[in-house]
Amino acid sequence: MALAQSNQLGLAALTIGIVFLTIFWFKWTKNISYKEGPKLPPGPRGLSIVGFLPFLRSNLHHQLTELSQKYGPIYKFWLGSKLCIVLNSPSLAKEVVRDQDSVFANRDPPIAGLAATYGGVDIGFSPYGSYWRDMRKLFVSEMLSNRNLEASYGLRTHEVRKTIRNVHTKIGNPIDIGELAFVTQMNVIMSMIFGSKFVEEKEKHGKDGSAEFKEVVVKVFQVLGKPNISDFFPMLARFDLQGIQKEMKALSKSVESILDPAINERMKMLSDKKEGEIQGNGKKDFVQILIELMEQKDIGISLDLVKIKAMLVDIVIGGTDTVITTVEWVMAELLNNPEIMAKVQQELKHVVGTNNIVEESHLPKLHYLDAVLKETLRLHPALPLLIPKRPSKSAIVGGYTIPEGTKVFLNVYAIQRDPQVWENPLEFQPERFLNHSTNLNYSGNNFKYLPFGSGRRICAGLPLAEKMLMFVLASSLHSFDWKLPEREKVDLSDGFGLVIKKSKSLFAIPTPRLPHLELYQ
Ligand code: HEM
Repeated sequence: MALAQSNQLGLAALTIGIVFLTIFWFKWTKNISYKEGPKLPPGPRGLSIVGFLPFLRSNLHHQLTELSQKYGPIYKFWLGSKLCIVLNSPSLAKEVVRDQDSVFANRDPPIAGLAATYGGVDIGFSPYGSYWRDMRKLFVSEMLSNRNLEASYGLRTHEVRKTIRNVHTKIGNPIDIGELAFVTQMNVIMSMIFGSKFVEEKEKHGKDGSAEFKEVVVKVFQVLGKPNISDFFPMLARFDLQGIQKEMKALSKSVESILDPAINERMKMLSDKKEGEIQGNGKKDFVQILIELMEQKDIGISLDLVKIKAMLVDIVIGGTDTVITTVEWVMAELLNNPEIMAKVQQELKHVVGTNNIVEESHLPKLHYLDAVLKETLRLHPALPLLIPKRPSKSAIVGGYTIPEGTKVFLNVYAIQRDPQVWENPLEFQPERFLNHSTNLNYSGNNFKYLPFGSGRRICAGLPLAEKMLMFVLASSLHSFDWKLPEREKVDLSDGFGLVIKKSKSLFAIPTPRLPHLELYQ
């Protein structure tokens, strides 16, 4: 009897608690931060306490695009105590990345992102301010300077040629295109970071470890794309209920197990003054540049090993999955549109010639291939919601208030497929990028086309990404004809994660196009 009574009391207290919390939540979410300014945008209400969380689907970019059709170009939803606002039109994009960029250049790093980057001391997740500015400047003007990019031309050529040789040994057999692009891109990145000897030594000892590392990189982006209760209910963060933080820490350890020995070895070589062939002729690797800068006192930033490692994580993780995913999408679209692939190959024949192999100097002349790449990044932007932003103060966008601390998604996927912005948006038509009177390029100045973002936080690796994508694609399409395995069809559906990959790996069969064997050596 006493037990039943106490159970009833407990139930009553719980009901009152829930009612109280619900009323509090409704009042709080209704009144937050727009007491004096315009109201919050419209949007789906969701449930009390948890908001829209139970309705989130894994393919967030599709869902957010569907919601824009119902709620318009700017809408909001709540994930627990976190207010999220989604922007879906070029004019709203302009408001945040041009007119109010200094407010929206701030990031909203998820807990998993902080776990991957030593607490967000990298470039991608660090808050907008002097630290981010100095780190980005180091990367863009020291490591990716024109001089360094030119000096590393030999490394890129070496890796791309190796890939072509490798494909030639597999003529007539299905090749995993993502795997092919991964090995090339990873080796280029690793040799730019640690020097060409690093990659050569690994290969000599038969441990390039790329398959294993690819899995880690892909997983990092998947985990970054998972909704994490800890991000939406900070009170619960320390319990890590879904184990996402733990999972990311384990992945981070795997990345460290590759980076740490290489950094230590490089530091030892430098202190022993045995830099070998890479010093003295302007070809310094990234770690060498960073270690030298760490020892200088007057560069405006106090670099230490943790910050160096965080920057390397951005480069290794951010610079590989984006590129390989894009190569895969380009090849999938070309296999799906054989007449467009034929046009690309005709251009290569004309610019490069069939008695020749592709050099980086050919790339600026490949206008049609460039248009194919741009059209692919329109339909399949690697980061369809960019990296979410968090305004550093309350702002008004599209006539609505965006309170400080909101998670802001710029839905590039929706903008780049919007029928009000693009003619026949779902058709693959590279020709739309051949009209040079429009500024439809990667600079982020045309707000209907933003695959690399825009404004202060535009992709920091853009010059390298563009070079690598064009070089790998031009070489593969010049050296080989490609077809799908028997009875296969191109599957253009996409998966989930921060980087949007094809849901099914793409396999294609190469046959040689060039007349002489030595062009494959
Ligand atoms: C297809 C290739 C790539 C695509 C589509 C891409 C796209 C992007 C996008 C959309 C952003 C966020 C921009 C924003 O929020 O406005 C970004 C940021 C960034 N990307 Fe890339 N990226 C690519 C390749 C690379 C490469 C190769 C590197 C490095 C070697 C790199 C390094 C970075 C870094 C460091 C940031 C953070 C910039 C900051 O917060 O200031 N990316 N990228």
